[in-house]
Amino acid sequence: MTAQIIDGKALSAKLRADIATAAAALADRGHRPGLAVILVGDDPASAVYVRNKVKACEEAGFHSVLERYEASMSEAALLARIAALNADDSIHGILVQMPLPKHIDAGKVVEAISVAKDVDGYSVASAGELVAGLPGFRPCTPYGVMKMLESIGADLRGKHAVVIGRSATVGKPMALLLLAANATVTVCHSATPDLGHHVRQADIVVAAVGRRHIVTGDMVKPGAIVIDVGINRDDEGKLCGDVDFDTAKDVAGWISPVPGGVGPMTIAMLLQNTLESAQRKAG
Ligand SMILES: Nc1nc(=O)c2c([nH]1)NC[C@@H]1CN(c3ccc(C(=O)N[C@@H](CCC(=O)O)C(=O)O)cc3)C=[N+]21
Repeated sequence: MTAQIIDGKALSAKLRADIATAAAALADRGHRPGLAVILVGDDPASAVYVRNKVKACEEAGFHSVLERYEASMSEAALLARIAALNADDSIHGILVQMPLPKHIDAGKVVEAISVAKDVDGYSVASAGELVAGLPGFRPCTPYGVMKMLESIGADLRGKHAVVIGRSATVGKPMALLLLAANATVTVCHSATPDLGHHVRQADIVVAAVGRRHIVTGDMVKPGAIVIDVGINRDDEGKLCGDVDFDTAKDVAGWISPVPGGVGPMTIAMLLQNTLESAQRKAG
């Protein structure tokens, strides 16, 4: 058997086209959605991601602002920029690219962003809204994974989902979103003794560890849906996920590739959250 591919790149393009239509309607009413992206330091991978986000904004007809600062920027200066963007009526979403230089307290920076503009869904308030089942901004990566599952018509009720990884931005919110969709959820992590034991029972596997080949074909239940959130480099420097695609694709029913899977969906959901922020403000 060969799995069907969940094409995140194509799905992202489709969602972004719909977002562009909605953005144009808002712009006509004087509420063009606006996103501010702040990059501190010169990490080359971060620079690529940030450029992709700004490009996606432009394509969707959003107003976008990219602010780049030296790695030596003080925490106080960054907090002052956030305060200015919080007060800027043309800005509906603020994204501070992670990771930040070590001398800056990332938690403090995230909490400085107005909850109404926290389109990353990284703040404690946004996390609380997710736990409570209240409306609010969902973190873009797990939100994108849910859209991928929806796109293939996956019925999650009563299904066993295994999430590998427990980060605050992916693993934990992923588990909560799957729970909200009535899946039975298992969260595995670095202290889980026998990962394969859990993954073999999964109807849905979401791998979000950041280590190559953590999921191999022998761990996958035949027909399962395998979503790969990992971003790693192989020995030749090529982008690859957490799943050994070549062995898993022969067993899975559906599988998402890296690149071209979850990454582009993260960007689509960032635009979706920014659009929603602008819509809320427009009333
Ligand atoms: N405040 C904040 N919000 C984030 O959402 C955030 C962040 N910080 N820091 C870093 C991570 C990573 N991230 C990615 C988004 C898109 C791709 C993406 O589009 N990847 C393409 C490939 C891009 C390439 O060629 O390198 C793909 O998978 O097909 C990847 C990674 C967002 N992040």
